[in-house]
Amino acid sequence: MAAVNENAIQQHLNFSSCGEEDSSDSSVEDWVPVSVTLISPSSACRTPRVQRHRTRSVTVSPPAPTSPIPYSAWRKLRLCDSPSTPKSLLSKSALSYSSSKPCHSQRVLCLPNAPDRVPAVNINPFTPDTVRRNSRHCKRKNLRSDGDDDDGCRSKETQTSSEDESYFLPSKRPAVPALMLSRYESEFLELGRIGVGEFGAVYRCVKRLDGCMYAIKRLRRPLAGSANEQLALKEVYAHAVLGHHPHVVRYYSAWAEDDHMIIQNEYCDGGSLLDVLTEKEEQGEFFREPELRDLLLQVSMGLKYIHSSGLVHLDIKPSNIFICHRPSSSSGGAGDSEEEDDAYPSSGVVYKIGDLGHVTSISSPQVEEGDSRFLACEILREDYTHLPKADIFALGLTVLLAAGAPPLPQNGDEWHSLRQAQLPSLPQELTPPLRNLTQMMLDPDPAVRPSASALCRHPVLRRERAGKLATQLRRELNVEKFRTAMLERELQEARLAATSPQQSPLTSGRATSGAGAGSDSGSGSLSRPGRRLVGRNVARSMSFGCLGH
Ligand SMILES: Nc1ncnc2c1ncn2[C@@H]1O[C@H](COP(=O)(O)OP(=O)(O)OP(=O)(O)O)[C@@H](O)[C@H]1O
Ligand SMILES: [Mg+2]
Repeated sequence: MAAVNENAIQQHLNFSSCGEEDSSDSSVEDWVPVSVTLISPSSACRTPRVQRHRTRSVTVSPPAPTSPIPYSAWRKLRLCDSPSTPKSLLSKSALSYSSSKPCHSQRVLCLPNAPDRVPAVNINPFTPDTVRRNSRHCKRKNLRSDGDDDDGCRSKETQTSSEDESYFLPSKRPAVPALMLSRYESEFLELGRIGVGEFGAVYRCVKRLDGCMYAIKRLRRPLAGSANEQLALKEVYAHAVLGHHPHVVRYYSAWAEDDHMIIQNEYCDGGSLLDVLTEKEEQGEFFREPELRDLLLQVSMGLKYIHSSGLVHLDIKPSNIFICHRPSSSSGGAGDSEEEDDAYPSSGVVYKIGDLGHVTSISSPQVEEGDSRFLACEILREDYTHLPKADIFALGLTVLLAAGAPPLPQNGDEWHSLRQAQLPSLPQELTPPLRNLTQMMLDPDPAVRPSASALCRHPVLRRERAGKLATQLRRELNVEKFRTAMLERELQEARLAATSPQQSPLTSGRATSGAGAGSDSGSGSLSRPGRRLVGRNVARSMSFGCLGH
């Protein structure tokens, strides 16, 4: 509830700020707007929906040179329409509509026509995709003209290529400028729906400002008075408290719009674990042991973090575990620290816990039961003394599903027998250590189940990580061996060059003076003409004289 009130306050604050928004452009301010009463800020700001309607009706007729709408009124309207958008950003976006910004009045005139020339979203030059595209572009340029210097290439990189634009832009851009739309519409470009759940729908969007992809979850029903209100708020509260962890879907922002909660989260390009399992099942496949161990270890890491924050998830299941594919050549950022490197497996698949709608506190729980198929027996009995172990139970069942277990029962005898330590039959034989570990995770007594922290340290799971570490080390060792071999070859070449009898004494003298005492061939050493053995990157003329002495 607090979040909604806060939002309402925020809207109110922003609306009231409309009146104080000024324009430095006195020439435009001096206009006497004919229809200014229609969009009077003081009345329009109180009811954003009505106001949005009104502004739309105004924009239908594009502001011609004789437009009655002054620049200041446009800016005020935009602030009202997008309650939580910082004014500075909006005014920046207004500037972007003017390609050459000759004067403020022309800015108004350009608004409806200019969008054909500006991209609907910014292109973030740091995303792996853009870096890849730019380097491809750069290589192509280099191939085409060998003579091009670096600067030429670099200046091209900063330009928005048509390839980049077509990647992000819809084929036909809407005529209504973004500034007339809601925060969702003005800040994000929707690329498609990626999921529908009980809660609402999730959309893949690009944020216009930073050019990055996000998953935006929109509550299906209006927030006020709906049973989903608590779930929506729980999700936002939990995300805000949890902060960042590589195995928890990252949260960026949340706001209410038209009484619907909207949550902006990290976009996981691999979809959910359920999507992957469904696809595998269709092909008659399932996760093999190394993949099972990897899944179990990564989700345990996320759970360890959640539990150590004093919270429990209570809805762990394949549809709430998301997958990110780590780019093969990371251009920095996440995963660079030692700790994060440990979190990112060499397999390139990162599992993240998402959908925090059922999260509750361990110390003062308000339990909203999750999916009954994954529910631990003690939760049904309202015994909340070992809440984190309910997540472990659900994770155990998730692993069994990934191993190819048949669909889980929602209730009935089968449901009970699963909770009496009777594991379902699997299409593959698990090794005894993993089988025992899974069995322990599903123990009817929550105290017997391992904690998330114990799972993270468990040798059965760490073995996998240790194996991967060994592979990684072997790869690094090979690289080092190759480097050493190259250096040895260079050294060999240098020795040969130094002892070559074809060199004239004159050249030899020059080489020796350039190399100084660096040559190991003794007196009378020779060198290839034009090639210095030592100090190749240092300018030849060097003075060691002391300044002023
Ligand atoms: N961050 C994300 N990245 C990629 N896809 C996502 C993301 N969040 C949600 N989805 C997609 O949307 C679907 C529904 O999302 P979510 O689980 O958050 O909502 P829900 O209404 O609680 O669904 P359910 O009842 O199935 O748990 C997911 O199964 C997934 O396919
Ligand atoms: Mg979900």
